[in-house]
Amino acid sequence: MSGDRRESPPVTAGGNGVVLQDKKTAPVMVPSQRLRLHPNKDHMPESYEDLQLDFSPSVFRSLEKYLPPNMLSDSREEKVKFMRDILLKYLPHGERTRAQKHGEYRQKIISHYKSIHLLKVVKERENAERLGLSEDGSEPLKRELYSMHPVTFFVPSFMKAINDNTEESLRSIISEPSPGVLTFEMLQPRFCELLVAEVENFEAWVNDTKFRVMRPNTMNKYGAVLDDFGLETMLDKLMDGFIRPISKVFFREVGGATLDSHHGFVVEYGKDWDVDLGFHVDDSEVTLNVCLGKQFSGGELFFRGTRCDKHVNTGSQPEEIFDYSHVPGGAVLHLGRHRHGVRATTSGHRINLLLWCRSSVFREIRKYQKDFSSWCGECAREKKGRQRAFIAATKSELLRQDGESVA
Ligand SMILES: O=C(O)CCC(=O)C(=O)O
Ligand SMILES: [Fe+2]
Repeated sequence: MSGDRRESPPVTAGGNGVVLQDKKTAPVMVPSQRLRLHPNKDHMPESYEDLQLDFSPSVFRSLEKYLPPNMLSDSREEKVKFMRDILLKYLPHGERTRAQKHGEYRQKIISHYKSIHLLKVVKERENAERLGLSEDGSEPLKRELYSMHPVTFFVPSFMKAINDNTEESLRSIISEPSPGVLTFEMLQPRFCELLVAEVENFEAWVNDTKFRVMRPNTMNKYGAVLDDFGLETMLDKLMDGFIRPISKVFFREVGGATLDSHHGFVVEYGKDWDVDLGFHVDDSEVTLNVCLGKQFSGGELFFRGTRCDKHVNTGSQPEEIFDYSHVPGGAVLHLGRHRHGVRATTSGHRINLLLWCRSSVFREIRKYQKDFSSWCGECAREKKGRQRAFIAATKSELLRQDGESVA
């Protein structure tokens, strides 16, 4: 799905993020009570990752256990058809058409880009052989980008913390230089290089074929949506296996344990790309932002506190003001509602991987629950203010009663 941000003011309908006004003042489904589906508990879901579908493979994986028992042994294609028909029925008409169109758009890119890309791989292999070079070039590894290979992707400290899977192990690699901004070392330099090379390859294909691609957001003129050219499955695994366990510990209040979909893309800044990025909030519960390189100066990420919709444009408290300079391979994890922006990249080329992680459960609950005091800085302050006022009023009432009883 597209990751457009809503512009504010005015708020553009249908977009997915919010651009905040200026730097100083700027700013699921709930189980039905009547119809309860019982999962087929012992059923092992199939993998849907190799299929090009208009819903994420993880949606099919998690729905499969609710299929009528007599369908569990049907072919994967039959199951997909059944689940897809139901999913499409429950999407409003406009969204259904949009989902279908986006599916077709993705399919077109993937089939064309893949064949050209693979041709290039074969050609380079042949060249390598002809020149007597070893096959240990980057191409085979580049294909490795399309499935999850933790040991080649992540630095050992990150791997160990995730494998140990305790709050203590996670805390041992994570710093929190400002409340709610988590930083840690994450990606191997080689993985960063390969992903950058793959994005460059994709951009060259876009340029050669003049294919009209959607950019990650309305705020970016450059950058590529990784989900649109085949990396969705790998990024799903990144979210499931690595970002959700961290979010479960650090961002429980926004459904960190139930992240179930994502928008994955790269952004590029420099003389020939975007220069900076305005102050905004993301359309995500939790955002992962990893610097892939290359060399650059400027481009600091600035944060200005977390806000709910109602308070998105209120001022910042001094303790909420925080600037961060990215280093290649280094990750920042924050709430999507943590207001932020990016300063101008003054020289070089800055490329970052972004994964906006969402929780359909949290989004559904948010419709009914209006108290954001646990995560909105302003709500928390108001609540504190109200508590203080209540305590003061109680005290004065007690004093008054005391006075009356004495009198
Ligand atoms: O480039 C960055 O570091 C941040 C980009 C960002 O905030 C976004 O794309 O939502
Ligand atoms: Fe952002």
